[in-house]
Amino acid sequence: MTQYLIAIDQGTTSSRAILFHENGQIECTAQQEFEQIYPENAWVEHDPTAILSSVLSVLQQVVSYAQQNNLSVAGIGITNQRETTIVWDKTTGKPVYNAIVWQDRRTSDYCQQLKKQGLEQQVSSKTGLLIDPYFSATKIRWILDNVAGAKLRAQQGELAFGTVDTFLLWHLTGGREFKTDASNASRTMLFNIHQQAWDADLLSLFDIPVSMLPQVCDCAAHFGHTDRQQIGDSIAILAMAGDQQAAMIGQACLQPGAVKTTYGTGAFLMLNTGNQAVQSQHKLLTTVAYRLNGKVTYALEGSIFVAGAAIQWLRDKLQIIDSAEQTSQLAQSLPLDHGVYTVPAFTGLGAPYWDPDVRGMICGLTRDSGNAALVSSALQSVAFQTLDLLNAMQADKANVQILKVDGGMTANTWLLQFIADICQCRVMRPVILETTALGVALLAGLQAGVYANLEQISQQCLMDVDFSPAMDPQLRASLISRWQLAVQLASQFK
Ligand SMILES: Nc1ncnc2c1ncn2[C@@H]1O[C@H](COP(=O)(O)OP(=O)(O)O)[C@@H](O)[C@H]1O
Ligand SMILES: O=P(O)(O)OC[C@H](O)CO
Repeated sequence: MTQYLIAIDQGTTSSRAILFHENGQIECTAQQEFEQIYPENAWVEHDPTAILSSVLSVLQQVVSYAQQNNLSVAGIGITNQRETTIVWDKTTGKPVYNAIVWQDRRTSDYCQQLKKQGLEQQVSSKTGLLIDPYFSATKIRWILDNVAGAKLRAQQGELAFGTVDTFLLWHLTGGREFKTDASNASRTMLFNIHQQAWDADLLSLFDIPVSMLPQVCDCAAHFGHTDRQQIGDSIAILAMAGDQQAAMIGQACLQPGAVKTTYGTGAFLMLNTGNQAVQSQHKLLTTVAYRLNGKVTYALEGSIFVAGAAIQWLRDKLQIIDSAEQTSQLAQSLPLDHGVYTVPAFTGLGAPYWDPDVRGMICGLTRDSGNAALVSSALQSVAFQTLDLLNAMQADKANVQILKVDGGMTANTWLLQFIADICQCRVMRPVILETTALGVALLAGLQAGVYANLEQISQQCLMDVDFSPAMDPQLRASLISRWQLAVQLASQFK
């Protein structure tokens, strides 16, 4: 009998549930956006109950589709925006504060202090991460210090911490399961990626009681069953993975050397480094790609904080476009060297700069510059930032020839050609653009026995279009040098 798999993809801007046929094709999709909350400059929050209700709503839709069509669902996989931090009451399940989103920079001063105390080396050697507000640890600390009574309740074992995967699992299983997976744990800055355990020194440094932390499992494991009353069926939850790691699986980046970049709200480039936790000398992160049967595969990651978010800003804040789909046509209306550069450091700059205090900048404006130049320069910034990451990878001796891409922005073929031109590498886009969801569905299928091994998984991941570099080298060099100048200027303006 044909088996089907459900992926819950809880992203930064929307929640999706997708029902996949075991051959990797999409059978049914439901999606719901939710509110982004910006309480102060550089703060970004989500209401955890809004996240949960959006997930319940999309999940109910695909479960009911499966039921109406008599489809047999072998299991559910959960993938999620990573690092985003939720603390809740273990008895009531109620969050004590909004989710502090990965983009939030409120702990920037605290991170600065930690760096001044010379702790970066210790933190980095244990976690593979750099000290930055991006990761969960300082966000948890902030909640414990700033929510009335939270510190004491945490010490008394009453509070739970989770990234979004754990919060969802808790609620989908009616409060029965308190678990995460190794890929999500590796983004908290509390998890020792070599020992695969919460790190006692780091818990003590951040003063976080171990009772707050979930059990860390493999990415494919038996995580529990959905509560029938909530979604209309009791289905096994068989996989969890951070969204970028799930995309690696969905892109079949399963061999050392394989690379993918996911272009969503941010953009995240990951290189599979096999069983080696390679330490970057150029400010890339070492992270868990996936853990299966206790065996860890590591990745080097470059994280760009603003990619599609720049397009959302043009749409929602400046209101110069109605939809992201328009950007391709507007960009095409101008020559590539229009001279306008956007450094979209709205929430500081991630890899390879790691400067939480840089602010965004648009430069090179003339009397002629209009909407098209703003749109084109925002798109171009995504390619330039990708090049910055590839240069850092190359300096770490990883030579990237082929870039597999996915995520919402990759609908834009103008952008993909520009990335190929600027990065001087082949850019390949798969048939299924929802690779994050596909990846975690495949992991659930692995656990359910639908697939025997990773090789069978990779047969479900097929490539579609291919973009090759074709830009005049002089033009390329001049565009890149102007971008580098723009970043330098932005870095001075804090
Ligand atoms: N055709 C397009 N051109 C450029 N950007 C796009 C296009 N379509 C969607 N986007 C951008 O992609 C992002 C959505 O991608 P998605 O992968 O759903 O993100 P996330 O998982 O972070 O919520 C949005 O920021 C949107 O502005
Ligand atoms: O929601 P996305 O797709 O932008 O991904 C967010 C990342 O997981 C943050 O690290």
